[in-house]
Amino acid sequence: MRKTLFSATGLVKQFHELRATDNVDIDVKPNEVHALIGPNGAGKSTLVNLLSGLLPVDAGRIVLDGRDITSLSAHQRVRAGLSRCFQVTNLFKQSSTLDNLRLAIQAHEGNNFRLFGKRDAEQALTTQAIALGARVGLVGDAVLQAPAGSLPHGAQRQLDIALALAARPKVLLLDEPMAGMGPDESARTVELIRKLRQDMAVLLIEHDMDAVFQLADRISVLVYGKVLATGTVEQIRSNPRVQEVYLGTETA
Ligand SMILES: Nc1ncnc2c1ncn2[C@@H]1O[C@H](COP(=O)(O)OP(=O)(O)OP(=O)(O)O)[C@@H](O)[C@H]1O
Repeated sequence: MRKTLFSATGLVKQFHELRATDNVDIDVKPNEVHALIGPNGAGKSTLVNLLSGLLPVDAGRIVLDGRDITSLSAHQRVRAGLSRCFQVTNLFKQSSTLDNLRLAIQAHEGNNFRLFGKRDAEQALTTQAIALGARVGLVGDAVLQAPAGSLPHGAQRQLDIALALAARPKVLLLDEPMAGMGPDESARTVELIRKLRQDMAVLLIEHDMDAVFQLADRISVLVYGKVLATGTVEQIRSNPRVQEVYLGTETA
């Protein structure tokens, strides 16, 4: 059994009468893609907000690589190795793709560049930014010099992933990375996530079931704030309760 890299146990979030997260346990192993699926309103976004530190938990514990991060801020969690991509992209839309990449690297590694003279530091930063863009498939002057807001939707999502990678995460939380993408863009994103998982673990929230079935080592199904089942693709596809509440006839 591989050890666990990231885990949440007994997570609870209450919104007045509604228990949006109801005693959730979830874990991610090194280099694993663990997908989280569930119907609209099941509590996926709330859970990701708890994990990434945007919402405080009412109960439960979150551990990253042996360290209890439950009381850390979102920013501190990023520093600890947990990065997140948002459903709505988080870019400086007027700035170029390259400048977005440069800013993200500078935010996480600014200190390293102090060792260089100003000109060398600029050059080193640009070289790293170009490499970071290439890692997610953003290459060429036309793309790198364009304002981020003018890029096609799929490229904006790629850039958003690159910004999360600038923090050198151990675990990457991807919140619906394929949302709004056409088939070609989705296929490219599937390939990108496959590549990323060689270097990190991924918790993937996604409605595109084809992508989930292609990528996931394990799937957890969330319904009414509770984990209904966790298992491999085959276990989840053949689970009668999951079919009843979520997959319907899709897997027949
Ligand atoms: N800040 C809040 N205050 C009160 N209720 C909330 C709040 N945030 C979410 N909820 C409720 O919690 C439940 C879970 O919502 P959540 O957005 O986490 O579900 P979801 O699975 O992400 O849905 P979707 O797939 O539609 O994004 C919903 O009933 C929602 O109305």
